[in-house]
Amino acid sequence: MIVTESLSKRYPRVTALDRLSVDIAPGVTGLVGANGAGKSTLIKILLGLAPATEGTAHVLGLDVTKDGGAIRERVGYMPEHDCLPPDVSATEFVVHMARMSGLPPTAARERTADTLRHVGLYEERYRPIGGYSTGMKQRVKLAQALVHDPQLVFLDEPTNGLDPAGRDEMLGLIRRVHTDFGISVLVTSHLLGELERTCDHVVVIDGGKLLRSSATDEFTQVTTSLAVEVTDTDAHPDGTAALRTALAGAGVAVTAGAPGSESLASAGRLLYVEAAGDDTYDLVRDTVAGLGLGLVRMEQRRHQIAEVFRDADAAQTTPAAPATPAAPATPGAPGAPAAPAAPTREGGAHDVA
Ligand SMILES: Nc1ncnc2c1ncn2[C@@H]1O[C@H](COP(=O)(O)OP(=O)(O)OP(=O)(O)O)[C@@H](O)[C@H]1O
Repeated sequence: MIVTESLSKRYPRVTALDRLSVDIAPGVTGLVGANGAGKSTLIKILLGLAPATEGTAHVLGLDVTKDGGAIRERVGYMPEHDCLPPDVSATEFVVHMARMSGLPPTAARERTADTLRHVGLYEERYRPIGGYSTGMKQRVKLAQALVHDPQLVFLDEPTNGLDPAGRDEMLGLIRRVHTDFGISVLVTSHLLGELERTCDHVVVIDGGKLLRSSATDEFTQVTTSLAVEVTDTDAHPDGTAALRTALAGAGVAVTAGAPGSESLASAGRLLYVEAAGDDTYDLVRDTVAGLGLGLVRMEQRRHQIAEVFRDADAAQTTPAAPATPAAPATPGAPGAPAAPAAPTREGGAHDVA
């Protein structure tokens, strides 16, 4: 669907894209990177709205340098910035955008009603947009990107400004754009966790360079470490600490830390144990039993996308870099928690959802 080869974009003072080569298949693809990583620049080049400095890019087989108009007919675009007119209703605005895309008046009205219903705007669609919440405005922006029934949509930071519930709803909508209508999606975000749940494939860029492009489940492969949670007892009021000491005494590599995907209720209570083989399971079980603790869970842990950043950051860390959070950031340490990564570029701290 999207192929770039050695694509670069240089502004006088900054290189926004640096020899980026990606090949993106149909489905839902996340483009993730910190603020300033080059995500919006890539989208503008792919739409034929900004020229690349060098390299090539094709969208749906069309060349971005020659076929910008044809690409924009087939591709929907939800921009990052607030671009909605405040004094017209969602219906008027989306009908207008449908007409601009070439739909005849009746089809434009019908498609608008369907699309606004699909994104969850009902009676309020007749009210002026200026009075809408951020979540409603994001839905209008999504609707105008879909109204002309594109093959592919580019969604630039669609969850920006939304609270956690609004973010979940928007992510669900994005997933359904593909499952219900067969429209492929390229969605950008600086929130790593949300792409993990929504996308089939994730492309990670930093400083305009490709860090990694993989299927989401390759990012989240099972690791060789076990997440272990135990209860406290009168004899061991801090069961986690007691188990940690006992396992360390038995020569097992143990790491504690704030969990990533695990529930907040478990925060601080998990131990990550490096599993050398089946013997490690037996050793953990026997140690827990020997201490008289209850075993709440023992499960294989999965990688999180955040670790791609953490490992890359650890490799690049310089003495001048701002301090990382308290969690250890040893490259490849299987038990290390998915803590927020250190900023990799000036002002560009990564968020972890
Ligand atoms: N028109 C421009 N002129 C000069 N520099 C620009 C221009 N547009 C973007 N840049 C710079 O290029 C880099 C990449 O910007 P871009 O907007 O593509 O990043 P991004 O990943 O989309 O981040 P954000 O989500 O913050 O917009 C940034 O350093 C930005 O300041």
